[in-house]
Amino acid sequence: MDQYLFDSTKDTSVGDFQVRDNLISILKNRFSTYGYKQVRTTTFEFYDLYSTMSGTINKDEMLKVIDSYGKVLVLRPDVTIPITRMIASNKQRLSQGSRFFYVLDVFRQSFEQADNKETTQAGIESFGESTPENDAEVIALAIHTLKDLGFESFKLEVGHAGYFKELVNQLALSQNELDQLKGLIQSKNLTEIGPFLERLSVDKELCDAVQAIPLLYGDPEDVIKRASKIALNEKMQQKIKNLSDIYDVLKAYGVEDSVIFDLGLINNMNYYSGVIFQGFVASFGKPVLMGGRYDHLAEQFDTSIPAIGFACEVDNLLHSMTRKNLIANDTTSIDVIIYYENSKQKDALIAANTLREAGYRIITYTMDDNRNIDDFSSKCIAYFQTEENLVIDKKRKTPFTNYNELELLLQEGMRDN
Ligand SMILES: N[C@@H](Cc1c[nH]c[nH+]1)C(=O)O
Repeated sequence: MDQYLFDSTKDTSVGDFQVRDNLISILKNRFSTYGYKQVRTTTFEFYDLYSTMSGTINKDEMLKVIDSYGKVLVLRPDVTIPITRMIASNKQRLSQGSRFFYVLDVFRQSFEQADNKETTQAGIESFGESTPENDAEVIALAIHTLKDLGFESFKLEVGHAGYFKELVNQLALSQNELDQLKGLIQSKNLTEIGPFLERLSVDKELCDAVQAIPLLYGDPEDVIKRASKIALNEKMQQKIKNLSDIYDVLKAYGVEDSVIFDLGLINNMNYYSGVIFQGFVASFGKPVLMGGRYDHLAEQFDTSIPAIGFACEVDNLLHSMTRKNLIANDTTSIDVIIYYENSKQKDALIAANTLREAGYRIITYTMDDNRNIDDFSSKCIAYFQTEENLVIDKKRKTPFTNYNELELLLQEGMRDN
């Protein structure tokens, strides 16, 4: 049987679950403050939906399942696509709001990370508007979210899907060549790009422009100037103007210190059409957040709805927060453990329930339940005994007569802490 066991290190223990849940609450709260409402899409999707769509997700990366009628399904490989489909199939929904957030598992198996099939994404999608103000607001929200989590040195790298697309459109590459070039640019492999283009006999001006792309990285105003110089046509100039307009609004938000521009940024999803971005935190090599504008995705569902969004990789955030000691180490999740003698059972259980109604977290045991109380890191322990009731916390031992008194003592104790 052993060979069928999955990697149990990927299960989530109680302590880890609390930490993860706290992190997700922080994200959800921040998304709500920008007017986003939570939605969910189904875990199983029809494979046909993805196999007939152009330019979305690599079909080999999707995890397939066969249902009892023999239909091929896939486990949700992305959230942006099904949410867009949901909105496109009922545009009236947009009148009830156009901002959605989610916390959902996503299933993909890439060649490089074969053992990492399941990740949790917490993301937002904003539909119906395509302006630099909308772009900047979404980027500002991404920055606000990373700040909430306590990261001090993080950067949002911002690029433009259209700038690179316009440039490579002039190269007439096969899909395979395009993928290779993307890989070289993504890894900023300057030594290989030149020889690669030479083999394709690309003309000098184009070759110089492509080779410059990985270097278009750094201070936004500087990158805008340099990118504008090498832009080969009006369309490329428009993309630069778009980035410059977005940057002006980001300055108005006061978040420019967290932004760098990278025109060599290529996000994995093929549906991006405008600004794209990725969030990086210090000493963690993978992005913790990625997103961008995808104004043409809804056309795959026979309608037109501009949109932009991003998703945080919850597990990457957790890893990087643990490394940076940003996780609050409060494992005390129980407020009171109540021990009672049989003669005081009724008093003790009524007290327990009254306190639970008031929101306290309570566990009860009979007095002869001789477990080691040190194992439970509760904030205090209350004894209901025939002789005298006692509540003990780290600082003192105090007698009490009934649960009203106990509750008052707890409130005082909470205030002191
Ligand atoms: N769905 C994208 C992230 C995203 C959300 N909205 C726009 N982009 C991804 O998984 O990479």
